[in-house]
Amino acid sequence: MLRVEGVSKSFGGVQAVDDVSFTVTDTEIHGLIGPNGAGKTTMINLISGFLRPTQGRILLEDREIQNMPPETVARSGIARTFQNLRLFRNLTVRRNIEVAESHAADASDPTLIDDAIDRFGLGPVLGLAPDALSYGHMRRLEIIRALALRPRVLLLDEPAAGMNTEETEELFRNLLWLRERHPCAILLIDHDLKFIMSASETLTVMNMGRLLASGLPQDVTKNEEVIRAYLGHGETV
Ligand SMILES: Nc1ncnc2c1ncn2[C@@H]1O[C@H](COP(=O)(O)OP(=O)(O)OP(=O)(O)O)[C@@H](O)[C@H]1O
Repeated sequence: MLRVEGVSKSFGGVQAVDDVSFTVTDTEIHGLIGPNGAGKTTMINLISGFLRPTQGRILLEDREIQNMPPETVARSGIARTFQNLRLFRNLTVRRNIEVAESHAADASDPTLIDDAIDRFGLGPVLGLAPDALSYGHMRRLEIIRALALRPRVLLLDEPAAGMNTEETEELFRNLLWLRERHPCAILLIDHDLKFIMSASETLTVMNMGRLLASGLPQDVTKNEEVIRAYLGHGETV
């Protein structure tokens, strides 16, 4: 579905992403982890067209997308959320979703978003402004907005940030529901190793811009470089 091939990105002297390759297959939940500054958000920005790689190619079903602007990438079927939420603050929750839906390339499945609103518990807050929502609700709204585009690949940048354990577990169940209801690949960034290990079918680990490992979670977490990168940051895998 999505292939990242030898992708690099530098900002002046900073090599944020250094020759990274990995593949996201149809309808898998693919975790992307790494310590702070590893290059995870830069990778999402590269895939979604917000940044252009210095080198390498990004392919969506064999079509090169690395030079497309973000709107074209979104229309091609890649939707994303942002680590620091980007909601329309002067519009209601309902309008935020409707605006996204008006940009959907594929208008099939008209009940998808109503079903997602119910499932994610946003029904009671549809008439409110995003600023009136709890942080957890804002994060769920971002996911539904991205889903409204009917993506083939959904990029989620720390969707569980700021959530407690219970909310994180509910989010995980909701992502499984979402993937069942609207089959798509999900690329998920998170710092919560327990969450990402239980949520991901494939795991990619980055450190200081480089790919350390990509594969089945149980294999990746045995990788010595991965263990060193995480133990170095006081965490265990
Ligand atoms: N626009 C930018 N200009 C200059 N440097 C940048 C820019 N964006 C990212 N960087 C640098 O690139 C490196 C990777 O950053 P990035 O945000 O992708 O890491 P990350 O893995 O997402 O980290 P975090 O988990 O803290 O969000 C960092 O050294 C960061 O300072």
